[in-house]
Amino acid sequence: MGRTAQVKRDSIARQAAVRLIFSLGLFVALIAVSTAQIYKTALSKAAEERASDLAAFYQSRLAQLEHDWELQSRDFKVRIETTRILESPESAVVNLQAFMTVQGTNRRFQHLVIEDRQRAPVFIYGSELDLVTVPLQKAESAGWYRHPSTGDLYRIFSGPIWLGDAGMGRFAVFYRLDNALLQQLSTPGVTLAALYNTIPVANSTGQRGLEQSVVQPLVSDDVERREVPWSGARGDATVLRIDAPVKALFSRTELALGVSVIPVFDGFILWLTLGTWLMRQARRIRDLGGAVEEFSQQRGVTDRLQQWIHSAKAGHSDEIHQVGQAFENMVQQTVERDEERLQEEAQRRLAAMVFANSSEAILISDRHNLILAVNRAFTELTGYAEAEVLGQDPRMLSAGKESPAFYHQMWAELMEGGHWSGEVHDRRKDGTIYLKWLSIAVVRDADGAITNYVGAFTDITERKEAEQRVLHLATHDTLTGLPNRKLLLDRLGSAITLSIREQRHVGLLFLDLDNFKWVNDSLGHASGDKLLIAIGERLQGVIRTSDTVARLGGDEFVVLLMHPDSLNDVSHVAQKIIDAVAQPLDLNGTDFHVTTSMGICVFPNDGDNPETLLQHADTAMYAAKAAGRNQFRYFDTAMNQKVLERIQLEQDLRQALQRSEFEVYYQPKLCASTNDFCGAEALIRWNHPVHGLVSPAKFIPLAEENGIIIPLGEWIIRSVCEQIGRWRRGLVPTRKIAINLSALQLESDTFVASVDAILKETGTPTSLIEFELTESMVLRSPDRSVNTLTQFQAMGITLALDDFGTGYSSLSYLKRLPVNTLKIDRSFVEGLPHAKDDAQIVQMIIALAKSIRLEVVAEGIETEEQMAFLKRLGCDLLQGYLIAKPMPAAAYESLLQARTAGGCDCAVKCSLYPASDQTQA
Ligand SMILES: Nc1nc2c(ncn2[C@@H]2O[C@@H]3COP(=O)(O)O[C@H]4[C@@H](O)[C@H](n5cnc6c(=O)[nH]c(N)nc65)O[C@@H]4COP(=O)(O)O[C@H]3[C@H]2O)c(=O)[nH]1
Repeated sequence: MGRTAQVKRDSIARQAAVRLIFSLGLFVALIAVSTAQIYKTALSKAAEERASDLAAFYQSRLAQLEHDWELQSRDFKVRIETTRILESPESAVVNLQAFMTVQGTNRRFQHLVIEDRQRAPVFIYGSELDLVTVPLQKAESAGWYRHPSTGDLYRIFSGPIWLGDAGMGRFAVFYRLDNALLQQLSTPGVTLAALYNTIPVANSTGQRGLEQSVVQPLVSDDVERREVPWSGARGDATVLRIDAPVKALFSRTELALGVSVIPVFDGFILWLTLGTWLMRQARRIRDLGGAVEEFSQQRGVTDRLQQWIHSAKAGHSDEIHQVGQAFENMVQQTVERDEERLQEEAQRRLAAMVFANSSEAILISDRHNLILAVNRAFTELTGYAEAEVLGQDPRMLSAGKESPAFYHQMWAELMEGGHWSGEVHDRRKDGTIYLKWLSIAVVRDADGAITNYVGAFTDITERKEAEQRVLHLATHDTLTGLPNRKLLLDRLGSAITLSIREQRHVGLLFLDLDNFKWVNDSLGHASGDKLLIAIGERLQGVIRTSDTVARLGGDEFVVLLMHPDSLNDVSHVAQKIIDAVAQPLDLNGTDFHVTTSMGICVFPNDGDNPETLLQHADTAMYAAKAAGRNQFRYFDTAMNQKVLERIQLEQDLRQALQRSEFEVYYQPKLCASTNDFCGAEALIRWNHPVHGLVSPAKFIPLAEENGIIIPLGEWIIRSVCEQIGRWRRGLVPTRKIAINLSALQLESDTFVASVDAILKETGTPTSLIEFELTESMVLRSPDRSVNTLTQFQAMGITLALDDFGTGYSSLSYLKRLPVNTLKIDRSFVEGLPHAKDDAQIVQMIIALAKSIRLEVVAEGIETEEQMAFLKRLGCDLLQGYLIAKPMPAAAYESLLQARTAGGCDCAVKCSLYPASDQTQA
């Protein structure tokens, strides 16, 4: 940290700026040098061009001058010749002198020399010229003459001239090449100098002693010099030197501006391109540095860190981006490693805590399986202190209940799969044995060598017991402790498998108690439960230990007979069961008789799987019930058909009311004393659209089972009442009509009210209505039934007890019931008068009825003997096919009217029963 603080920051941006400025300076210098060089080159080129131009210009001017001079000299010669001045030698000089004077300024030459044929001077004009010394001939040939003393240089134009009589002479004209001439020739800014045999003789500056100054500029860079021969001829001794100052291409300001604008502009461009880019890169590097610093301080991913990394990575995928990415990866990996380390630490701490505080006993042993560590739960569970077990083999804990083969198998699995779990019996320090659930794991190092074994275990003794209890509950009936349906099906499945293997039979007996519901409803559930437990015990007493008695629920029991030798065997057991069930049972101090109906099926004859066999046994049980109860029936396939029929019938029954398929028949009752019809029993008939008339014995139980009996019962009462109304209105001598009730109706809370409503609606006198009910119906819920019946009695409706003698006919109940009539069951009448038992029972019933002043009706009278016998015993009313079969209302009405009219068309002529017979009886 200190080091970071001490290091003086020198930012990349500053460094970049310094370098940028330096390189810019260098660049400016280079630009300046190269610009100067270029400028110089351009300048010298321009100067060269200008000097060449000037040379050409002056050459042409010199040519022009030469031409002028030549023309003038020729013209002068011609004029001298034409004036013939020279023809007279005496006056020639004077005339020439005068001529020259006249010419004045017209002439441009300074000297004139005329020589005769011998080259002797004839005339010399011009003061400066030392004509005597003029080697004219030599000068004439050179074209130039330089005065030896004055140093003046002259251009000579010569030629022949006519001297008259003297013949042809020579004349020469001298033009002086002086400063003035050069001044005339020169153009502004240009300095001209004439050199004769490289010696300066004149210059355009016009200053004396300028010769040297004319020579001096030769070394100057500012002057461009050219020399052209005066006459244009090569080898001319006289040359014109032209010194022209080198003209600047640009002004200093232009040059300075030009030189400075470029670097400034370049610098600007450089800044825009390289500078900003550099700054950006510098910022990215700075952000990267910020990220590194932030991470080193925070040691975690913060928003600032992410911003910095993001900023450093922004832009091109360059090296900085790569470094940023690498740093980001490093951060991520570091954070992950940190997290992992933290997690590992937390896990280690947790593991240590778990180990110490686990409710499971944990034991860690080394590779030789010697105990290294145990936790608190271990010491608590085993009773051994840590010091007692350290260094010991865990086998010291064993109760020795498992076989060596068990441990062999355990170690084999452990070595192969790395772990093992299972139940083991151990012994505590105090010697008690417990069952534990043990899980062992093998710990190996990186090379796969075993380093440790970790064993964790809990005492499962209680849990095991609880499990067994739960299992027992799940498979047994709680009330009786017998196997339930689930266990029965399991055992049946096993029995089938075994039977297939051994080619033997399995018997299945399905039992349903015939009158359990009555016991349950009348004596209460406690008695019902007692009965079921007792039945269960009795069943178990009858079968072998290999057989099974199961309770399916309610009053349904099933007996599974393992491998009966024959059907006889099965029947034998079945009968034994029926007998055992039928034994009187003491319930609350009273002996009760219950019976059972039993369906039997046999594997493999009646089904090949548990469900089918159970269903078929159930079907057979229904058949036994239908056949009169207290018996057993073997299943046959036709029974299945009956079940289907029953289902169909039930469906039809539900629709029969809406379709008006029911009709009430009336079976007359004969008054034994008056021999007159004194009423009838209403009996329902079902005109089935397919099966025709269906017996109520077939569909009434069905209607009771599915509840249709409630609306159907109401319909019967309403139909009877309406019929009575019609008869009354038609003055038919209506008598009392007995209507059968069902137990469900009696139990209905709304039944009394609905009867009352029907009677009121139809205006039926209650005295014309009698309700027939059976003893068993009343006994289903005695209190409620008695209450209901009392209400009917109060309304004026009489009550008849049907099927009397078949049930538990007890006087105590009879006394409580508000009945008016006892109806002797047909089964007793059937054997009359010969069957002694029946005769005695009938006699007893009649006597009993008389004793408590009840009216007695005998039903099912089919023979005269029966009728006579009953009459003799004092039976009040007689009913049976002998008197009349149940008939439609219209038939009954005709019968009544015929009777009133004195005739009778009933089955037995009423005349056969004169009043005297009754008295006899
Ligand atoms: N073999 C023979 N039979 C005779 C003789 N005299 C009468 N019967 C028959 O005996 C049954 C008497 O009715 P139940 O005992 O109340 O027995 C009735 C009754 O328990 C029930 N039942 C009939 N109609 C009704 C009804 O409207 N409501 C209710 N709840 N049950 C009804 O159906 C049972 C059977 O009725 P049904 O088939 O009509 O059979 C009637 C009747 O036709 C005879 O001399 N010989």
